[in-house]
Amino acid sequence: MLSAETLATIKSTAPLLAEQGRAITDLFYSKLFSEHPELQHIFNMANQAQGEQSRALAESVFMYATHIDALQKLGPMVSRIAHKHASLQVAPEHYPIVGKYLLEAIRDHLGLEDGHPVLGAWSEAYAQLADIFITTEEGIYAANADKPGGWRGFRAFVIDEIRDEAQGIKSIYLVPEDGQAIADFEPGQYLGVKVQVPGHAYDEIRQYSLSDAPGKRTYRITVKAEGDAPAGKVSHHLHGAEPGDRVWVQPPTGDFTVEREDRRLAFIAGGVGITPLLSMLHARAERGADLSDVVFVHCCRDKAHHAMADELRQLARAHGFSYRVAYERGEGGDHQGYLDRDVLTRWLGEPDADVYFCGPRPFMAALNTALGEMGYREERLHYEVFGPSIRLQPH
Ligand SMILES: NC(=O)C1=CN([C@@H]2O[C@H](COP(=O)(O)OP(=O)(O)OC[C@H]3O[C@@H](n4cnc5c(N)ncnc54)[C@H](O)[C@@H]3O)[C@@H](O)[C@H]2O)C=CC1
Repeated sequence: MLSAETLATIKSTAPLLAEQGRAITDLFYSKLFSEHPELQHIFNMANQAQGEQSRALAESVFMYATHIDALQKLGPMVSRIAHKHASLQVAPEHYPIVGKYLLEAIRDHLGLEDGHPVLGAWSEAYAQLADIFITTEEGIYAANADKPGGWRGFRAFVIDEIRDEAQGIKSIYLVPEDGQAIADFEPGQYLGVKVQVPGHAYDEIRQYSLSDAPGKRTYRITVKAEGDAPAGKVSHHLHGAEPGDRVWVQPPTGDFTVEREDRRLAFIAGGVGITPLLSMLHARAERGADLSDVVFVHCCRDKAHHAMADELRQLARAHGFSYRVAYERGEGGDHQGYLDRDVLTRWLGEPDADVYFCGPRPFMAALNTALGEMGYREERLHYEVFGPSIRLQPH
């Protein structure tokens, strides 16, 4: 338990963190990586280069300071980050290292003397936060190890099959090298996939959502070759891989899953953000759930980028749900251009569905705003931001 004095000190620094958190976390990362370059494999260096990791960390630290006297409010944030950490095999021994450089960054950025009460309070508060994460992450590791077919740490898998899904998008089917069973997962979860990219000193890990239902012999991930290196280092590597090639895989993690089975569901995907939503849909279809009131929307650049079209058409025919496609440009689709309130109202009907959406950030931000204006309450909107966890602006 933190003392009343420590709580007050931490809360009093929250406004400062909101204002200067980015500068502090930038300093933190530069200190951390110069002393511990081996930790780079835990961080996606492309996100690092774009400053997203710093922004996400600053936001998390600010949230922690704000809610330090009501920790239950941090539950969703802790869960989201702990699942991401588990996909990267973050371990208890990483926390003291991170804590050391975070405190040094606070000290140096704010120009505080060693022994300043603000540093003492943050040292205690960080230890408390680290305990919360270590306990939550151990819970995820243990649950994954205990499942039938489960495991702990990175397990060797080989690529069983690769299928082209659209321009620049491939599905990759993975089987464990040991030939044993694989763990089930919650649709919407992702795998941490580690590869050794030739010419790079450290292994790279990325998260890829599982795109099929659980209960299969293989895990299917669907990967878009993202931009150029470094952003797309791993995805390009996977696109160049061949059946038989080995990758290392963490058990499925992630908390973007369907929360309520008793509500009408709408899924809205942007580009390759279709993957977790397709898994949710497949799982329901295979379970024999009634999908007749489900709406599945896929927004794509154009016909050439329209992934898994046949798979979805077949599913829609077999299960009678509504499958709508919006092309940003070019011929075809049920709508041309971005989604707007008119087309969303036409396709989704009354704002009483639980909406699950996933795609590029500007797409999710625009959708979050539009759905809010249409009367959807915040608890009806479920989304996953890939990369460092960042909250969309609440409406
Ligand atoms: N589980 C997850 O959270 C996953 C997340 N993703 C994310 O999804 C992203 C998808 O990327 P791409 O396939 O490259 O998408 P993209 O760049 O091809 O865009 C897909 C569609 O989103 C819509 N869109 C884009 N910008 C918009 C805006 N400003 N307003 C409204 N609509 C807009 C357009 O219809 C566009 O065709 C990835 O970058 C990744 O971050 C991908 C896979 C899984």
